[in-house]
Amino acid sequence: MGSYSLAMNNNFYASQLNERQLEVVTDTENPVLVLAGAGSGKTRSLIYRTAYLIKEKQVHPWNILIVTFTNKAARELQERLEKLLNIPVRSLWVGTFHAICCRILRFESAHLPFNANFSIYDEDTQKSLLKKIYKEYGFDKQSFPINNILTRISRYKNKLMLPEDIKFQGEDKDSEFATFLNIYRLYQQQLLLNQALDFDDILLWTAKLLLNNNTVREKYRAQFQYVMIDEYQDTNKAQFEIVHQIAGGHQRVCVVGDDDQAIYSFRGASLRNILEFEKDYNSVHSIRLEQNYRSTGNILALANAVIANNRRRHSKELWSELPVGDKPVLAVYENEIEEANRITDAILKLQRKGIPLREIAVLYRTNAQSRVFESALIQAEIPYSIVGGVQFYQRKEIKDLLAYLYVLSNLNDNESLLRIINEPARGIGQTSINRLIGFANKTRISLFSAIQNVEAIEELGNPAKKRISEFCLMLERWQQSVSRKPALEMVKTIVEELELISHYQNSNDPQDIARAENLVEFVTSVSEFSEHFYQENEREPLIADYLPYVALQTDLDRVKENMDSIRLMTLHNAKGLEFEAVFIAGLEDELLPHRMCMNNQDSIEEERRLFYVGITRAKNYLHLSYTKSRRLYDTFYFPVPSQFLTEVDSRLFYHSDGDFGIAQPPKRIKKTNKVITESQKYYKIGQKVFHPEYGLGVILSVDGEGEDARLTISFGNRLAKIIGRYLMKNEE
Ligand SMILES: Nc1ncnc2c1ncn2[C@@H]1O[C@H](COP(=O)(O)OP(=O)(O)OP(=O)(O)O)[C@@H](O)[C@H]1O
Ligand SMILES: [Mg+2]
Repeated sequence: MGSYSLAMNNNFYASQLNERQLEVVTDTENPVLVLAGAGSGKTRSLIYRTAYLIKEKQVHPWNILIVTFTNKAARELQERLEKLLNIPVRSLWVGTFHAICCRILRFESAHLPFNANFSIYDEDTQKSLLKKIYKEYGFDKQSFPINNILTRISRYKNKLMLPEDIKFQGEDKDSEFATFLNIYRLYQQQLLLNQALDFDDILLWTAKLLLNNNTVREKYRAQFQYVMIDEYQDTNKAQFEIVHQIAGGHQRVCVVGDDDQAIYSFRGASLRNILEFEKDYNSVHSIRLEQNYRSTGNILALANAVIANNRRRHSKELWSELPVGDKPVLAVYENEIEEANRITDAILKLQRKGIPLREIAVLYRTNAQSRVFESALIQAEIPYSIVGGVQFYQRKEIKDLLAYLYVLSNLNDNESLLRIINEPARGIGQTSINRLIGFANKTRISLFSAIQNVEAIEELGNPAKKRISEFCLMLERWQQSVSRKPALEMVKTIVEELELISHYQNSNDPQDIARAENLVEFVTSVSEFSEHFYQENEREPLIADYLPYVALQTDLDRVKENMDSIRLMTLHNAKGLEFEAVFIAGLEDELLPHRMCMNNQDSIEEERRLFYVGITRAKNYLHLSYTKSRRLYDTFYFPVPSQFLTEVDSRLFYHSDGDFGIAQPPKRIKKTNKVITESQKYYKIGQKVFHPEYGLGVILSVDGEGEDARLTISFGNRLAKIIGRYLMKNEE
């Protein structure tokens, strides 16, 4: 590593930062808390602080840990830092909590009940694991809905509680809670059998390791001399503990965040961490930033007015030296189609003014709202990228291929093995598979060992044995090279030998053609990863290097920065980003605030923060809209403008009925049938409902009463069975 002795002129920092920001950058030896509003330069200060540590304080990048909220933010931070320093900074530890923890767990696997090549299970795999447990032990899906169980398990894990940590006194063995605990225990056993972790485990095991193992803790305390966390307001207990175990000793920690932008409480994040930081660390240097460098005055005025309605907050007012600029436009449209078309027109106008498409974002509350925008943009031939929509890595063909990689790197991964045993079809039927599972369970070996010993399974006929051992030979052959062959070559070998792409390409089904294209795109992405990895590590990555990376990728990370396309995303996904122009659509009660969040003051405040996050993404142009009617299933309903619009002074907006004229300020329309009353908790056929994931839907059948009712709901063109209580909760 070269020397960083070439100090920058101190004036350099002063020319790039205001005085308060300069304090954040230069007070490197004390705990620093930056609790400050949107666009006030928190992230920027972290970048300069890192540069300052490396250049002026000669801290080795290896001794610095920076945690960001997304993988993309981590990459950007690294790039901006390298530009500032004019040298590559490879050994810096920068990433999301999950990425950093994965790295630690792989290094420290000797202290853990799983090996370094553990698999990472996503929600789908978690569910199929639970389903199997239910089947084997006879748990009732109706009384213990899988989604509900997963949420409860996740809550416990975020609080660092494994089944054995949960105190369980004096309760009936058959009680609901006892059964839950039993499921949790079996689930956790199964994960370990598969040598697999779910997402919460990644944090939980790291936190527990640091808490319980002095040697490991001291090692990371010694390495991470300087610790910095962005978006600290959205951390949970496990994340708090990880930071505290590492930084609690030397106390050289700087956290930045904004209590007004806390939007992940449904995932277990707690404002407690940022609000109590001064108690958790000694003589904290607390710095407030109030100058906003992002948005023009009129946009900021609206942001301030909106968030002022929250009662539970640290009051802060943002101000800006930027010109007042245009007032935020508030438009009302006939329906969602008109909304999408008129917004598309406005986008074309902005484009003609010279604003690049990637500087324009359309934000909405639920993923389901993207569809109409997509059609409108396609018609207008405007390229767009959906950020965090349908997950690329969740597609069937990609997950199948990934399952091959998981099996090759972790032979204990039964779930992945089951996924590929007859995929692509090789004539191994369900009966044979069940016999294999039975044999593995009986003899207490992994499924892979069962396959290796297929000759010993009497229940299997000869043709089945033959097919299974062919499959086994193929895996063994690949497995021999997996620890030597570069990831890219390995992936290409599998794709080519299985003829995956040509298999899909030769079909007439457009969906298969798309699958072939996705596989090509997948190989491309492995090749990109390999190039990047090579630059950083000066060697080719193996599958074991690639898997932890890909498991933590989201579609947030796949958008190509330079691609000139409109960005479509939910408000949640917009956190930390900024754009020249921002459209927020569907500002209606029951969409924002979301129906699930309207019956409780705390969740209304969280929804208001979400709106605040959206507004404060805009630099120069902000366009808000709501509609008079919205189609749901086959009927129209008539939404009410969002309470967040009506509770602020209507003079803050430029009222438009689209592009022309000035419309009436929104009036509160008398609510009919919209308040959630006790009687409405009882569901009726034809009733319109919202689900955080699927969006708007209509009830087609009701089985049971109240919260426990089992509902069949049509969400546009797909049907789902959902228990009533999931419509009342906010789980995105
Ligand atoms: N002192 C400054 N001089 C010039 N530009 C600045 C300054 N401080 C911040 N900026 C710019 O203002 C914008 C917002 O900064 P940044 O993204 O760091 O804010 P933030 O507080 O992290 O916002 P958020 O709360 O939305 O994450 C960026 O474009 C940044 O480069
Ligand atoms: Mg930021």
